[in-house]
Amino acid sequence: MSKTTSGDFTKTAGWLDWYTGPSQPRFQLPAGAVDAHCHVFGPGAEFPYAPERKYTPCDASKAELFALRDHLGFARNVIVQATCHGADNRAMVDACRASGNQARGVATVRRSITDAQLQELHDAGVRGVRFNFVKRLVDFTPKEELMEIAGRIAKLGWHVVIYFEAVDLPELWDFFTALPTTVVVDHMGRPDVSQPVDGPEFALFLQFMRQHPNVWSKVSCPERLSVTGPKALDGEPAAYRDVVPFARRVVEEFPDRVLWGTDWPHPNLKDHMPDDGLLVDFIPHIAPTPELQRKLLVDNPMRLYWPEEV
Ligand SMILES: O=C(O)/C=C(\CC(=O)C(=O)O)C(=O)O
Repeated sequence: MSKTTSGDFTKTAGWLDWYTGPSQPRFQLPAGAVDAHCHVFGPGAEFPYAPERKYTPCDASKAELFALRDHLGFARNVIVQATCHGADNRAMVDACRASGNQARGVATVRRSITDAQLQELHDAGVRGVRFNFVKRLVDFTPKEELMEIAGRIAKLGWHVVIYFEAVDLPELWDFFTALPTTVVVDHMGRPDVSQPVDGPEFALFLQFMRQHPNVWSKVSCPERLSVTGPKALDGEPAAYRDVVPFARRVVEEFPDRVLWGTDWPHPNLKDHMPDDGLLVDFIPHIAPTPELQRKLLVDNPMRLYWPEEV
């Protein structure tokens, strides 16, 4: 049955709802594993979607996120503000507060935010801001405004999460490398995985990480990057094989600067909705040893989001 969008909202035409009844992963996550990239959507009746949004999703509540966390075997979540909520962080903050210290947040803020409001976000569990450069998702924000925000949040010990497409890295390079914080790249900067892993586009991304030790990467979203699959559906134990060489390269070269997340509820997928249990089974293909798995899923996210517990 199709999922609903509550309140005065209608889902974007063709919207794919998140997968109901995900399988039990075959891969057993290490104790204390963190799903370091996921979202909540609304519910729209309680937390309205932003007027400037580029899509209207089905609702995906904090209770549904926490149920998925428990089902898959994660201990914690990092909830990233989705663009459908603009700079209204209430749904994400509400989820962080309700998690009992088991969730941290990454917010979207404008330069008009006050220091008191930033402190309030911090108290709720926010530890970063997201700068989104994917043109289909957001309108342009001047870089000088973003740099001002980065300077302010640096004082709180937060980091900047950046989301961009691989073809835009050359143009954004100077801005990214001038950021004064830890910088976390979403989904490996969205490589075109039909190009060779040793080709010039991905080489530039690896160079970006190599030259800048403050840059981390999420090795997430194979379901978004894959061209030839196979899809994480129908019990497939080795999904998205075309993404594996890219993610594995990053994990093996930068084991202390990688994060992984489900990206539930998978906004804007057009082709299929993955079974999140099978998505977890992708992890040992990109992090083949227990040590790499522990760094990716526990040590690294804990250092970034719960340093006081490390
Ligand atoms: O969930 C993601 O990371 C990717 C997204 C959505 C997004 O970033 C957002 O709405 O904020 C995408 O590629 O459409």
